[in-house]
Amino acid sequence: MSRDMDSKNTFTYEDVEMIANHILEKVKCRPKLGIICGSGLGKLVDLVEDKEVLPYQEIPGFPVSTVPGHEGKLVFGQLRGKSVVLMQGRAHCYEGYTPQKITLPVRTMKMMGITTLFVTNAAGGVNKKYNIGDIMIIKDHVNLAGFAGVNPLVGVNDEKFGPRFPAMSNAYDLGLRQLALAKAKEIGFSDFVREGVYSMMVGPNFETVTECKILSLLLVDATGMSTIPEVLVAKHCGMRVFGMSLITNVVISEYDSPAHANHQEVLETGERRSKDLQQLVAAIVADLDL
Ligand SMILES: O=P(O)(O)O[C@H]1O[C@H](CO)[C@@H](O)[C@H]1O
Ligand SMILES: Nc1nc2[nH]cnc2c(=O)[nH]1
Repeated sequence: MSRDMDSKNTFTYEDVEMIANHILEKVKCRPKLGIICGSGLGKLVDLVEDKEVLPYQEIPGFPVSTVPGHEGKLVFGQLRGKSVVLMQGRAHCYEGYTPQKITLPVRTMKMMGITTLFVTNAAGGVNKKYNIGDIMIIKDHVNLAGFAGVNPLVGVNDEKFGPRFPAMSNAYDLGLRQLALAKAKEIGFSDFVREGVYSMMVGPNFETVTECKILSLLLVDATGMSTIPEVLVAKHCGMRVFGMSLITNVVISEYDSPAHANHQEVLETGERRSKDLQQLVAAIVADLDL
């Protein structure tokens, strides 16, 4: 099965079912919560006890990330008394994968019994009030990649996954956002935890100055190259979604500025904020109703 699946770019319900069963045969854990770790945020797995680890290479069809800061492992275990599965690393469209392929893990999680999905990412701060190291709870998104036709829900729709025309007006669960803000306050993080709007372009290049100015006009607070395809697929199949961006850099919005965005800075900010992010995720998960 493995070789057939690995060469596929789109996956039927039966394919996903087969992949989910393959994983469930290899691990004892039966999580209801899934967490996707963004660039440089893979240390979230340090929170997990009784780990069972599956490298993506051993999972039929799973896209393997080629980007530094994305390990490529599925990590099962216990987090604050709850069974969880973390994706330590994600794949992106700019790596050459189809949107359907990068979101295969989300449908696989759904089929494995996951009902709540946390998505995290590294993002550039567009909002002028944001500082490097801020954590932004995502309240909504602007799917700029979707404007260009990059959307994992394009194609034949199998109603067994979800409806042809899913609503996205409440993509990021209000109750989870409120819980996260309350927990941030409780642990003294209010000064650097914000709520805002995320946007995605395919990448891999960072934005031009004019693109950054346009993002600002579009009410975007932070921008990246991931997350939205995963959220679309998760909502399509009825999952509850919570998203967080770590502001790893601020976008360059002045012409002729000598500064420029780079992935090294993204990874360094991830490393620097890793413990705080872990603390916030742990506090939210501790009080989560699953
Ligand atoms: O969105 P994640 O995977 O966190 O990573 C973000 O950081 C990388 C660029 O530095 C890009 O991959 C962008 O999408
Ligand atoms: N597109 C984009 N992705 C990022 N990921 C981390 N920082 C950035 C950024 O400034 N722009």
